[in-house]
Parts: sequence; structure tokens; C-alpha cells
Amino acid sequence: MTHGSVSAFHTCHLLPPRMDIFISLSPTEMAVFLWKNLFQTTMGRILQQRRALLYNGAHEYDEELIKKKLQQFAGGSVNLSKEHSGIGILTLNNSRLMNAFTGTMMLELQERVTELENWKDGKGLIICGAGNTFCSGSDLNAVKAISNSQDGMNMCMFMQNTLTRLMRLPLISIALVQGKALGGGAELTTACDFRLMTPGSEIRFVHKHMGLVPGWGGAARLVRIVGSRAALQLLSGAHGVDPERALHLGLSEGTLSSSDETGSLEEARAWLSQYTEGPASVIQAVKKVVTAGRELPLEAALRTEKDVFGTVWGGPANLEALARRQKHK
Ligand SMILES: CC[C@H](C(=O)O)C(=O)SCCNC(=O)CCNC(=O)[C@H](O)C(C)(C)COP(=O)(O)OP(=O)(O)OC[C@H]1O[C@@H](n2cnc3c(N)ncnc32)[C@H](O)[C@@H]1OP(=O)(O)O
Repeated sequence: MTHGSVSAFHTCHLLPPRMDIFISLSPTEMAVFLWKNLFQTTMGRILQQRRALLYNGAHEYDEELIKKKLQQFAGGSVNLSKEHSGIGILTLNNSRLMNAFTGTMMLELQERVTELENWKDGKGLIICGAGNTFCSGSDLNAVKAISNSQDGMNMCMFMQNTLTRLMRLPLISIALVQGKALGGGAELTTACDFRLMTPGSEIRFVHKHMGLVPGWGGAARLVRIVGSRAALQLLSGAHGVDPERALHLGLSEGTLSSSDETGSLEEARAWLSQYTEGPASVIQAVKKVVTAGRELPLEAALRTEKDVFGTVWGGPANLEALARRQKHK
């Protein structure tokens, strides 16, 4: 395959139904047409793979039933601001209850994740809480009302489906931890690629004190972030993890200097911007190949990497870079 060209392999299944129109195009127009078709075909295949949910009817999961149940526990909101820079700000907004997740907030989180999955210009995501604190987990008023096994298991599967999709977004994500990230709030931080903490903040897996273990996928992700020994200590000790210890464990990427809501968000934007510079198609491709490397067996990861490579090879960003012949000094 030569630089800037779409190889013969790629063209065979991409030729348009109207050959009379296609052959009237200039060579450049033909290359752009074929590249766009290749991009759409490959993206469709990758999107299809990614949207295969963790739980479905085969696992006795009834999404419509749990959605109706969660709808009964209203309050708060999950807001998304998609900025021109390609960075989205997702804010948990229930400050009266320390941003505890009500039932409707769980439903809104799923809606925001769907929105982000379809954000073509998206590159990064910062998740934070209103009122200078992150999230104190599930709304205990709702928890008490759905404490029967079936409702609890359905809520667990709903949140695992949603947080797994969040984790696999083709965006570089940060949990901006201000104040407290407790229980499900601590689990939510582990569904982000990185965590940044403000002075005095803490991440705390309080589940043991609730007679529980994490149910939103937090244990499985925590083991992959800090290792099984540290994860066992954090879950069995249920102690608060301050910024210094989080940094030491590799749970946090850094401690911000600002403690106030606006200042820390600005710092988080600046930190993330160093990784989201460049075309959205390339940043999204980078996240996709890393997700594949993290989650798939080697050969499947290699095949996904090949597919993702095919969406950017010979694309506008690649062709422009070749034309620039930049030196990486
Ligand atoms: C799988 C996830 C898991 C599950 O679903 O089973 C969970 O996440 S269970 C929930 C785990 N979280 C907690 O247990 C947190 C309980 N709350 C606290 O420890 C404190 O409120 C704290 C440390 C977050 C803040 O303490 P502080 O003294 O600063 O403030 P207040 O306690 O006065 O809180 C203000 C106001 O918010 C209410 N609140 C706080 N957290 C929750 C919550 N998770 N659910 C419902 N309500 C919550 C608190 O009750 C106060 O309201 P008030 O009407 O004044 O009592």
C-alpha cells in the first residue's frame, strides 16, 4: 500500500453502485470517495463491536424494567457541555446530597454516554461534581427502596453496562476528584482513563461498611489500575485515599494546586489538552487502539489495531502531515 493511496485490497468492496458516476471522478475525487467509504465501513464495524452490551436478556437483564424502577427516584441531573476544543465537561449535579446518584441521574448518565459515543468532534472528557465535591455514591434513599435482590442486580447491571461504555468511549477521560468520591462515586472514577485530585480530596471505597462489595464494576477496574494487592487493601480497609497515597498507588495522575471549583477545572482542562491536541479522528483512533490493547487477547487486539489504522491511513490528517514533512526534533 503506497502512502496516500487506498490499496487495491481496500477498493474491491468499496466501489460505488453507480460505476458510470465513479469513473467520471478525478483520481483525487476517487481517492477521497473511497477513503470516506472505507472510514464509514470500518467505523461501523468497530462501533458495532463496541456497542455489544455486557448484559442483555441472556443474563436475565431487563433494561426496560430497571429503567422504569429508576425513574421513580427523581432528583439531580447529569449535565454535559461539549466544548469547541473537543473536551466535554460532564457534571454530576445533586449538590444537596453531595452529588449522590438518584435513579433519574443513573438514567441521565446513560443518555450522556450515548451522546458522547456519537460526538464526532469529541477528544476528551472531564467528569466532575457540582459544589466542589465529586459524588457520594448511590442515593441511599433509592438504595433502601430497591434493596430486594432482583432490583439490586438490575441496577448493578445497568450501571456496569453504562460505566463500561463510558470507559470505552473514544475520548481521553479524567475524573476530577474534588471533596469526596465515595462508594459508587469511587467506582465512577475508575471508569475514567485518569484521575486528578484536588488538595484535601479523597477516594473511598466504603462498600465494606455497607455490607457490600462494589457492584458498578469498580473492583474489576481497580485491580487493573492499582494491582490486586493494593485493590484488596483499598476494598477491605475501606479507608479514605488522599491525593498523596493515590499518587503513590498510581490511582491518581496528579494533585492539582487549586482547591476551588473553577480553578481546579481550568487546571484539569490544561492537563488534558496536552493529550487532545490534533484532529479528533486521530485522538479517537489512539484511544481505540489502547482500549483494544488493554481489553482484548493479543491477536484480536492486533486485528482491531489494523482496522483502526485503516481509518486514519491516507486520511486528511495523514496526507496533511506527509505534505508538511515536519521534523520531530
Ligand atoms: C454500588 C454503589 C453503592 C450502592 O449503590 O450500594 C453505594 O454507593 S452506597 C452509598 C455510599 N455512600 C455513602 O454511604 C455516603 C454517605 N454519606 C456520607 O458519608 C456523608 O454524607 C459525606 C461524607 C458524603 C458528607 O458528609 P458531610 O458531613 O460533609 O455532609 P452531610 O453528611 O451532612 O451530607 C449533606 C447531605 O447529603 C446527604 N447525603 C450525602 N451522601 C448521600 C447519599 N449517598 N445518599 C443520600 N443522601 C446523601 C446527607 O444525608 C445530608 O443530607 P441531610 O438531609 O442533611 O441528611
